[in-house]
Amino acid sequence: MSNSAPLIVRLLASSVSVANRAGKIVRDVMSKGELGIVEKGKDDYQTEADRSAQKCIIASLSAQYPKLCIIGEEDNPDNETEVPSDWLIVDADKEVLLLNCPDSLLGVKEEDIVVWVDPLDGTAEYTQGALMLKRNPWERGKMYLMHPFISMKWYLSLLQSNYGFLEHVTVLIGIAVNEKPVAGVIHQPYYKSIVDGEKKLGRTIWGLQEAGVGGFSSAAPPDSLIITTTRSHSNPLVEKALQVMEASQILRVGGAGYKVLQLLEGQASVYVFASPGCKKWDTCGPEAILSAAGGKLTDIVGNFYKYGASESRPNKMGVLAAVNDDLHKYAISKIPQELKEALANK
Ligand SMILES: Nc1ncnc2c1ncn2[C@@H]1O[C@H](COP(=O)(O)O)[C@@H](OP(=O)(O)O)[C@H]1O
Ligand SMILES: [Mg+2]
Ligand SMILES: [Mg+2]
Ligand SMILES: [Mg+2]
Repeated sequence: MSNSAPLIVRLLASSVSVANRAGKIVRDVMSKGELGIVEKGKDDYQTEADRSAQKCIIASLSAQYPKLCIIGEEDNPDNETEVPSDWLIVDADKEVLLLNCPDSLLGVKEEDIVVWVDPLDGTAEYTQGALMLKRNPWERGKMYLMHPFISMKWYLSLLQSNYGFLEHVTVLIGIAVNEKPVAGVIHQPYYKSIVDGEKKLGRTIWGLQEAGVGGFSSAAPPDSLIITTTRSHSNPLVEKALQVMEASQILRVGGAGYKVLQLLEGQASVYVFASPGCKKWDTCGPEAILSAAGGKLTDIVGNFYKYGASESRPNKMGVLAAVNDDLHKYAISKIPQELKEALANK
């Protein structure tokens, strides 16, 4: 690795390579078929892929950057830090290493950085994707009956989706300095493409404040107001906030990372989630990339979240993100006072 690049640039380049490896772990767990689902809370699950991908990311980054503060979504009850040697990644993405570091980040030291890790964003979609990978209808039916958290409505929508929910799954790494997300990675393990005539699975999107974004083709926002929101964690407040937006279309997809990807790629213009369910690891990386691309992510009142190590994990006042300032202002102006108060009092 080039050691001459500034710390933030090196850390982002390492995060891109580590996220690629974590994405392979996510696919490998799915291929083996033993998901090891653990229930953390209501509508809140963890799998072997969440646990292993996080171990890979934290072990790789902390070996190279020992003074970093790294906060991951998943608890590690056995405090196990040993990982298989092929999970320890020391590569760094060559394209990212060439980025121009903004002057304001040149003097940043490891101790000044907080890294927020969501090893698998869209766990609900991941586990439901597993259900659909069972090709044999008998096996699928059996798994459906045993599945603890899937309703008939979801099962039918899964059938109609051509098994596509796995595309919603991402690996998220967010890099914050002075409580602000300055760089981030969204890796999409199940993104399908053809490169040099060969089928390829997975892609990695990155962004660095004042330097740019990469790993995807940006597109103009849609002509009409298309909103993206949760498909697995809705509630009456979430629905109320969607109603008042007067959108031409509402897309219900999994994961904070995937919803921000939809904004970046022009499939939606605003992301609205009026609920405290998202956490700092869901939004740090996506917010950094979105703002490097000219967009904005805040709570539903319009305040930025802070990403210092001592901040509370939940994004209590929900999430409101847009591809540009004007659309962000419009969406904030539509949120009624009583909805803001209802969230503040939750
Ligand atoms: N009510 C809730 N309870 C637990 N987690 C929630 C939640 N609402 C949202 N989240 C988390 O926020 C992320 C995006 O949610 P959604 O897909 O519904 O938009 C998911 O991250 P994970 O999949 O990493 O846990 C999800 O678990
Ligand atoms: Mg989770
Ligand atoms: Mg998440
Ligand atoms: Mg997660």
